[in-house]
Amino acid sequence: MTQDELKQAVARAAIEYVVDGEIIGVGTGSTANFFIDELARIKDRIKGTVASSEATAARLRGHGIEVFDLNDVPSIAVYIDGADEINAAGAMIKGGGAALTREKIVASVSKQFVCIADGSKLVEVLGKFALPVEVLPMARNAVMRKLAELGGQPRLRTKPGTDEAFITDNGGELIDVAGLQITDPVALETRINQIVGVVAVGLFAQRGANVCLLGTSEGVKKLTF
Ligand SMILES: O=C(CO)[C@H](O)[C@H](O)COP(=O)(O)O
Repeated sequence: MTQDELKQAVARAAIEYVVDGEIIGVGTGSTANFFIDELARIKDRIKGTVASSEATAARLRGHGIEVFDLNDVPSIAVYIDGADEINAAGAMIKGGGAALTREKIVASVSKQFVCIADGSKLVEVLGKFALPVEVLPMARNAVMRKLAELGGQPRLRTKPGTDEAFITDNGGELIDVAGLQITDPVALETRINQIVGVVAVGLFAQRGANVCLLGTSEGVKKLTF
């Protein structure tokens, strides 16, 4: 099976976690896009969605699925999203698709987090995938110096093919930190959150996944945490 077929399989399997009559939080990225396409088939069963990025909101609306502003929503039954890496405890690195801050906010108000990922995302130790950190632009270099002190190699994310900083949906910039061996994800998340100028770090450990649907050549495996 191709990686896309594995992503499609977990997206389909995630429909089981959609709660009828409720608002569903929807992630960002290629796996989340497959999920949105599956959700479109059963859109009449849900009240609506909250999106974790402008791209996700546009895809949901394109399917005729209602997208609510999070400020108008008291709670979210389930949040369904992909990951760049996930470990055996349900801690994740996210933000390869640049949406980590809104993803973290939507996940934080959701009762359940269902991670959907192809099997290559399951790792023993997080950190091979460079850890994304969203920063306020004026704090970029100050935050990069602090991140270097943690032992990683921080690098500003740029718009493809240019030297210009990539700008997120929130007007922030992204620093990708390579070379980290994240043996204590909760401690590192706490430490990076304390750096002034950081908007959010793409470590989802304090609020990790409750369930991971992992696409493998033997079928969809379910991990619960
Ligand atoms: O965190 C994310 C976006 O900010 C994505 O969930 C992550 O990058 C995985 O993406 P994909 O499903 O395309 O592999």
